[in-house]
Amino acid sequence: MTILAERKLGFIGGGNMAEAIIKGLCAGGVAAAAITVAEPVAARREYLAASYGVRVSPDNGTVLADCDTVVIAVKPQVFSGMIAGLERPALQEKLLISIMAGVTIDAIEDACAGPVRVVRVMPNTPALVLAGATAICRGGAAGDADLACARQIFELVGTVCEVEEKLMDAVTGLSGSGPAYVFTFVEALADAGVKNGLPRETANRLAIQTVLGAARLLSDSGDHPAVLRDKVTSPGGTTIAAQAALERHGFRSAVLAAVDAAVARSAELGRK
Ligand SMILES: NC(=O)C1=CN([C@@H]2O[C@H](COP(=O)(O)OP(=O)(O)OC[C@H]3O[C@@H](n4cnc5c(N)ncnc54)[C@H](OP(=O)(O)O)[C@@H]3O)[C@@H](O)[C@H]2O)C=CC1
Ligand SMILES: O=C(O)[C@@H]1CCC=N1
Repeated sequence: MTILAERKLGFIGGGNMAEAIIKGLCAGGVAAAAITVAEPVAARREYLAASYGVRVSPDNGTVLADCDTVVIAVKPQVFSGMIAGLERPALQEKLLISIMAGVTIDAIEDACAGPVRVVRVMPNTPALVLAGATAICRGGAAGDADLACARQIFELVGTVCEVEEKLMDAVTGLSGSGPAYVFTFVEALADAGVKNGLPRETANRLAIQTVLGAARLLSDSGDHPAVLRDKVTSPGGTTIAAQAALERHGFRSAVLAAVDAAVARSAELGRK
């Protein structure tokens, strides 16, 4: 908390990912009064203020005026319009932390028309429950203290890895979008249970706990997934029959193709 205790944190855009970070920060001990969120939708502002006690404004300029550290949490598609409405000299004094998919540090520096301190970050929504997976990298004008500040924010809400910027699209395809793939898998697993006669609630509980438990086992043991899979797979048993079906139906190649598609889309968003 040392670096963050001295910071005034602002968010431009108060949507899903901003909320996940804000909730995690508040749970991690950051004072809500030190957080300001600029968000155009009145109902959303009211919700964020009532839920977390943060300060809210319809005006992005308020965040620039009140905060030294600004998280850019708008969609990549609205970034250039949003930044065009802000004063350049004020922007250039701030630490800008971008969570936007695809948008490069060069593009942010160009939009700010000068050397700005940028840390680019790719978080994910499990930050809501302090179990986020985040990758960070810094721009040329950002110093060690800037990187440390961003790292501290995202370590409060989960795990942080530093990567080279050229790997940010890959991170986006894996962990940024990854929770959605897992939710689809859990939904399908529970559906399969229902298909085989389980009540919906029981199927949901078993599916969720299976994913949670398997992830915890992987994380705690440090074992390769194949080693743990072998321990589930009895010769001539049920699991190998299921594994064979997964292979026949292209499960592994479907996952590879899904991540490739997300990586390609992230790169495309960066070119726009
Ligand atoms: N959701 C996720 O899992 C992740 C998202 N990200 C990145 O986070 C960013 C936000 O995504 P997400 O939270 O999902 O999107 P949301 O649409 O939920 O949030 C964006 C918010 O910004 C508001 N907004 C739109 N225009 C402006 C503006 N000019 N100034 C200020 N606020 C504005 C939107 O309002 P309105 O609804 O009216 O448009 C909305 O409330 C994206 O860049 C995304 O790539 C990164 C990692 C994971
Ligand atoms: O779907 C998206 O574009 C964002 C970026 C990563 C997760 N959600």
